[in-house]
Amino acid sequence: MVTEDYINIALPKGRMANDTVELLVNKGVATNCIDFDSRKLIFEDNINKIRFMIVRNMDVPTYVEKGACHLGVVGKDIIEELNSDVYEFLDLNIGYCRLCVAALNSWDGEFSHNLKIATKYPNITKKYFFEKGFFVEIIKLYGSIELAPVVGLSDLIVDLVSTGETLRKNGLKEVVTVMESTARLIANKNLTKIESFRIKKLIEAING
Ligand SMILES: Nc1ncnc2c1ncn2[C@@H]1O[C@H](COP(=O)(O)OP(=O)(O)OP(=O)(O)O)[C@@H](O)[C@H]1O
Ligand SMILES: O=P(O)(O)OC[C@H]1O[C@H](OP(=O)(O)OP(=O)(O)O)[C@H](O)[C@@H]1O
Repeated sequence: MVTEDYINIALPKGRMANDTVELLVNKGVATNCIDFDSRKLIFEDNINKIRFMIVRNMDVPTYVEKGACHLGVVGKDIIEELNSDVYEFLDLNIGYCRLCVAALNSWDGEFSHNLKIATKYPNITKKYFFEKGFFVEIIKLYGSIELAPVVGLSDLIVDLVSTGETLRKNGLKEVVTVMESTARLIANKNLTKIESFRIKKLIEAING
């Protein structure tokens, strides 16, 4: 699907998609050719010769790294977790959130060995605790992470916090911030060489 005249951009389904499209339209990079309510997964902007691929958030780096897409938009949290071999060109300054260690409000412990930690981010979590010298047990979950300490599945969680509402509503508190995240523009390394002129122009337009 990589054709000579089109630049393929992987966009994440979900909360960041609308903001990304709005940004690209405002910067004059693309026309609004995307209907998120339709079941279509590919949208073509025939004026700017851009093809948008709508993919799962966690899958954006894979589409880019493997060369199915020239570019992609994805949170720094995902880039760190997957450690993909892609270029990271721009901070788009949207999709701000923090990856935090959180615990039940009643938790007054300290970090120690053998703590059970539930998370969607096993690699970041392991690295964070291992670098502090703690051998923790990671419990990989795919969503509703805040439930884990409430039902005794874990001692702590590592999850994204934006407004803090989900923590509050479930009787949890933030313990410490592991990292902050915003959306980044990533690029395939080989395709960047081949399409360097158009990609440079696109970056300039987004920066301008
Ligand atoms: N409150 C938030 N919670 C989660 N992610 C947020 C939040 N605010 C911004 N983000 C950013 O948006 C990205 C996508 O979040 P979203 O919750 O839409 O995807 P997801 O649930 O991980 O995706 P999927 O449904 O594909 O698993 C995150 O990786 C993060 O970078
Ligand atoms: O601080 P807040 O503004 O409340 O946002 C944080 C919540 O948002 C995300 O969940 P999401 O809605 O993506 O659902 P998930 O449980 O499927 O990850 C994240 O995992 C937190 O649960």
